[in-house]
Amino acid sequence: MTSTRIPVKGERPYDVVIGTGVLAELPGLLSERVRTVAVVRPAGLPEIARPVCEALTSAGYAVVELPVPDGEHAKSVEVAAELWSAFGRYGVTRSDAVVGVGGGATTDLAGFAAATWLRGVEVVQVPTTLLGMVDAAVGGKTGINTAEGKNLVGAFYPPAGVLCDLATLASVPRDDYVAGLAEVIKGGFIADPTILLLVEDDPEGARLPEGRHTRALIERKIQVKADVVGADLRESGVREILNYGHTLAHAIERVENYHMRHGEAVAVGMVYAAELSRLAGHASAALVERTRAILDAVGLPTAYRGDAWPDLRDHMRVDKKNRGETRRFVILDDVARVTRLEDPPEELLEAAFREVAR
Ligand SMILES: NC(=O)c1ccc[n+]([C@@H]2O[C@H](COP(=O)([O-])OP(=O)(O)OC[C@H]3O[C@@H](n4cnc5c(N)ncnc54)[C@H](O)[C@@H]3O)[C@@H](O)[C@H]2O)c1
Ligand SMILES: O=C(O)C(=O)C[C@@H](O)[C@H](O)[C@H](O)COP(=O)(O)O
Ligand SMILES: [Zn+2]
Repeated sequence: MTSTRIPVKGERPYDVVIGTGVLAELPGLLSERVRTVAVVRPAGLPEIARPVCEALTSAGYAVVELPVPDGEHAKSVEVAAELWSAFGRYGVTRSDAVVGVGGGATTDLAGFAAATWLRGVEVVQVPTTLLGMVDAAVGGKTGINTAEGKNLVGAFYPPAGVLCDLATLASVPRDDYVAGLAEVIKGGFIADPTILLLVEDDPEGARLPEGRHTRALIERKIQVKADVVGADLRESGVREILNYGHTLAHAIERVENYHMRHGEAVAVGMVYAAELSRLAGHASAALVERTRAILDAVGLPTAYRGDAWPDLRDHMRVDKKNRGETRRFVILDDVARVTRLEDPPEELLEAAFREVAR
């Protein structure tokens, strides 16, 4: 199958290229002036970066490979500082570029380091997980965690391009792949009901990179993200819909010390958001049941430890959607009808949690 290009509009437009064996298209995503490319990749996965480095070297770039800790361990100020030092040592200038290769954690870090080095050098993202392709690498949200919570330091910094080589998905561990499905399913609930129909039609296939509907699911979710971030890069309005399920999800990740996958936390967070939507009088019980059923069908979690509520409640207070004393939640009226809930009473927040507690 040939490659697909999904344009992302905005003040700095770019393309997301999707296909199998499309690495030859990488140099075309870099600006002509680029000479040195710093490739940021997980330390334990040299094999996923090798073809990327080879493609760049044969196209004439000077390539430096910068291994960083695996997964969420990469998203710290210490690791960002190591990258800044390496960029300095290897002479990464404003006419050079960073390429992030790996899952969403790696591309979030690479994007943040690129956004802050010399106040911004070009970055191209090469996501190698499902979640990275359909969500993290697209849209320009970059960031790291702090002791207080998830992604609390970062920048809105669009990449110059995103290259999704579907061949890389073959080696992604099954649980990491399935975690990425949570963000695909989120796209269905907030904007594209066909995504839900495709997953419901073949939930077993949805769990596989070679599934019948996999390519369609990936392209449709990327289209959802492209449409939203193209209209509102800095999350001053519509972009908030992409945060559906994330208020509780980020609190769970923090409570778990980031030992739970982001996508798994988002799955629980979406059940919570659906229950909140229902209890606030916005969504039907059928929508909540559909949420549970589709997540169950692909093997994602739909419940969380009941005794964690006091900690979760405290962590939700630092959510980025809050404005001063006003707490804000993204909820649904129905599929593809998203709204906001402002300052719900504490009892409502707890009652919704009781519905997901085990
Ligand atoms: N910036 C955004 O808009 C945005 C959106 C969604 C999620 N995120 C962030 O993305 C992160 C989650 O991303 P993720 O689910 O990709 O997790 P991850 O980056 O931790 O990757 C999951 C695991 O897969 C490994 N891996 C990556 N590619 C592989 C491959 N091709 N073969 C084998 N193993 C591979 C990784 O090293 C890691 O161990 C979270 O930090 C989340 O906050 C950001
Ligand atoms: O792109 C967005 O906007 C999102 O909210 C997408 C989320 O899936 C993603 O996890 C994002 O990193 C969360 O952003 P945050 O601002 O809540 O940290
Ligand atoms: Zn997310």
